[in-house]
Amino acid sequence: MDDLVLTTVITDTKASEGPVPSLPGVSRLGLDGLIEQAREAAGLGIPAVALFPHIDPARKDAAATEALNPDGFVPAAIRRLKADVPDIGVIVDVALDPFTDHGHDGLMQGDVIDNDTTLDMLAQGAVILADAGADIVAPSDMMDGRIGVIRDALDQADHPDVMILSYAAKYASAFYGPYRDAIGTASALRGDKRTYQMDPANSEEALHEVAMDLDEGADMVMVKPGLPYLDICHRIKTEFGVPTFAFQVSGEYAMIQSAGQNGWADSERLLLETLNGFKRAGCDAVLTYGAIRAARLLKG
Ligand SMILES: NCC(=O)CCC(=O)O
Ligand SMILES: [Mg+2]
Repeated sequence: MDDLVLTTVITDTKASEGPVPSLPGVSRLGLDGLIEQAREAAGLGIPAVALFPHIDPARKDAAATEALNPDGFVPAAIRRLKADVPDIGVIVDVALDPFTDHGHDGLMQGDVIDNDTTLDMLAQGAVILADAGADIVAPSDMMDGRIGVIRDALDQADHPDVMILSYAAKYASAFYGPYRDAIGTASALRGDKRTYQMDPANSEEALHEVAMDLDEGADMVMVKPGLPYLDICHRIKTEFGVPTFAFQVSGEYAMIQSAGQNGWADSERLLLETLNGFKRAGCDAVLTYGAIRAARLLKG
C-alpha cells in the first residue's frame, strides 16, 4: 500500500473525460474525478498521486507556452488536491511534451531539440509547480543537465523541501502506446523520441544516467518502463542505494487488463504478481494505473 503511487490521467476538457479505449479501466479525469480518486487512494493508505495531463490541443504550441502558465490546468489541479485531500502527496512531471504541438519533450530547432532553452523552461516550470504545492517534481525527459538547473531554481525560489524524482532511466519503448493515446500526443508526435530516450538493449547507460542525476541533486530515481527493466531497477538499487521508483507504464497495464477482459488470464493476480516483481527487484515505490485496485486487493 505505502509503496504504490496512484497514477492518473487528468484532462482540462470536459468532452475528453471518460474511459481511455486503449487503457481499459482507466479514465481521463476532470478535477472532481481526480479528487474522488485521490480521496479513495488516501483512505486506502496510498501515499501519493502522480498527475499526467491531457491538454486541449488549442492550448498547445511549438513553444509549450502553457507549461509556464501559473494559472494553468496542472497548477490548478495541484492546488485543488492540496486543499481537498491534504493527506496525499503530489508528484508531478516537469515536462514540455503535454504542451508542445509537435509532441516532443523539448523546444525544437529544426529537427533537433534545443537543450539550453528547454532547460530554462523546465526550471521555471518546476518552480510554478512547487509554488502550486507539488511535493515532488519529476523531470521526465532525458535532457542533459536538467536536474541541476531545477534544483538550483527550486532552492532559489524557497522550495528546498520539494524533492526531485528523476526519470533517470527512460527507455524508448513501445509500451507507452496507450499513454500517448490517453494524453492525446499519439497523433501529434512527429518523428520519434529515440534520439533522447535510451535504447532498450543498453544497460550501462542507465547506470551512468542515474549517477549523473544523483550528482546533480536528484533525491529519487525512476526506471521506465518497469517490468521489462527489472534488472535495471535491481542494479540501481544495489549500486546506489537510493530510493528507486519503477513505472508500470500504460502498455504494461493495458496488457494485464486486456488479458483479464478477454478471459485469458486473471488480471487481479497478474497485477499483484507484477507488483511483487517490482518489490523483489528492490523498488521502493511503483507508479501504476492499478494502484487503487491493487490496494483494495491487498486490503482483502
Ligand atoms: N511521463 C509519463 C509517461 O510517459 C507515462 C508512460 C506510460 O504510462 O506509458
Ligand atoms: Mg540524463
